[in-house]
Amino acid sequence: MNAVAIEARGLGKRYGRSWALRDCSLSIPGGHIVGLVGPNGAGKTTFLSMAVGLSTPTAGEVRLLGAHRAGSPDALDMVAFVAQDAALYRNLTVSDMLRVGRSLNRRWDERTAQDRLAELGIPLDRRVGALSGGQRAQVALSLALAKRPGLLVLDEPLAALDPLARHEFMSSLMAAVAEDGVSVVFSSHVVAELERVCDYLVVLQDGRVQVSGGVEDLTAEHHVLVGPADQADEVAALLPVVRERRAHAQAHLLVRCAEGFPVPPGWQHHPVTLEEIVLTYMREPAAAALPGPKAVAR
Ligand SMILES: Nc1ncnc2c1ncn2[C@@H]1O[C@H](COP(=O)(O)OP(=O)(O)OP(=O)(O)O)[C@@H](O)[C@H]1O
Repeated sequence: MNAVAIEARGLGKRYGRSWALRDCSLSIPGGHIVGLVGPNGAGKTTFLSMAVGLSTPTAGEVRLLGAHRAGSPDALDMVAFVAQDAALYRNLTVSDMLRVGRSLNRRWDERTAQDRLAELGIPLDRRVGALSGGQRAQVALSLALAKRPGLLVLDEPLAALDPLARHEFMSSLMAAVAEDGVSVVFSSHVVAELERVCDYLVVLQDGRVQVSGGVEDLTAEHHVLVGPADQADEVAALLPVVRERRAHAQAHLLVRCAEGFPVPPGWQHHPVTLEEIVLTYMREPAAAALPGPKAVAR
């Protein structure tokens, strides 16, 4: 599945006078596990709701898996959505939920869903309301995968889960992706989890796309430079600085530039983790992806 998973052009959503998402243009390649991050209110749910056809754009458009307009019958057939609170009917049993899924979907892989649930030890005759949060999330994931989607969208699937359930949920998501080759986009505040799971990252900030790119590229392009604070301005004039911190006589600069750039004499160079990149951009709303305007924190 290598078609573009989600393509947004000038996408915007306005509620009353304020824009929840604005001028959002991005192209997310297929075959990836994409992490969508950003502070509270950044527009993640708004973006995902439009992508899965649950709400309509005020401006622009969003297409899925090559060409299908979000919300069109073809797009709805190809996309599966796991909402923030794993919206399931709590009074129905797991097996009732499977029956609902079967009757609502043209493509439905009951066998795989049942096998998955059996492997996880989730009884089919148990009421959804009597399951733990982690089990409910697994049921929601099994139902979503039974659709055999080309694109699986999850809005904060980890929010209510303890660290162990989180780990198990993400492991089973990765296993399913490896088996089916489905493209996945999921929003999360659990930044530490992203590095293990995602190979593509989108950061939204204040209703706009701040960063979008492959994790390998992003980690190769960002670097920390540590050196004398009195030379920091000189270095910052030469290299695109995303964030600058000064402590006593030392400066820490997070810069974005291609690998192999000349490290200034007297400065140390360190690689950065994805978590550091995400947190840095989230702390610097004004920092654009390329090349970043400088922001100083002392
Ligand atoms: N139905 C609505 N009516 C009015 N404003 C809304 C509505 N839905 C979202 N908003 C506003 O749009 C902005 C983006 O909200 P959204 O829920 O998309 O953010 P988010 O990134 O998913 O946040 P969180 O991380 O808290 O879930 C926020 O300012 C929010 O208050």
